[in-house]
Amino acid sequence: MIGRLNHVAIAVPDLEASAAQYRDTLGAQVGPPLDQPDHGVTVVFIDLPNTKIELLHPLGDASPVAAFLERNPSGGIHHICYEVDDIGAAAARLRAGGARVLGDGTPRIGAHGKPVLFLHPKDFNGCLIELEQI
Ligand SMILES: CC[C@H](C(=O)O)C(=O)SCCNC(=O)CCNC(=O)[C@H](O)C(C)(C)COP(=O)(O)OP(=O)(O)OC[C@H]1O[C@@H](n2cnc3c(N)ncnc32)[C@H](O)[C@@H]1OP(=O)(O)O
Ligand SMILES: [Co+2]
Repeated sequence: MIGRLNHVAIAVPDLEASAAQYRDTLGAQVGPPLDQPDHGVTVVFIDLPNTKIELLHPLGDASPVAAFLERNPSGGIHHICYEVDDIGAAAARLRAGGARVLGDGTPRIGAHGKPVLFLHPKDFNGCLIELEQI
């Protein structure tokens, strides 16, 4: 069911500084900051040969990333995103297996313009999982 690793997301307290570190210190291909108000984040994508890094910073008052940064003030790995062919079928299979699909369970459009869902970290060894339909 899950396919390629689409991205690894890192929540950061200072988006500009982290983007500069990946660009200048790590020599990576760093994209522009993109506001994603529907998700309560500003994201910066970093293209790697085999996947992407998504830098995340809270946007607005109800950001799901704000609580994470309160717990982890210097930032940290926030989630990993796997690709799936059919996000509806994947969600149904996961629910049938007892996993919690977050939100109201309806896929939302993510940063790549594709439907995404999130799975509760406590059901997956403390790892927040995002599924993106490709
Ligand atoms: C533009 C979209 C973009 C894309 O790629 O397309 C994105 O990726 S948007 C990313 C931001 N959106 C989300 O993260 C949506 C899903 N997240 C949530 O619904 C919440 O953040 C949730 C439910 C995962 C956590 O909520 P909250 O921070 O309020 O914490 P809780 O008290 O409910 O936490 C319960 C328990 O889980 C631990 N926790 C929380 N967040 C994470 C995490 N990212 N990774 C691992 N563990 C996490 C938290 O510490 C609690 O553990 P406990 O042992 O009970 O203290
Ligand atoms: Co993501």
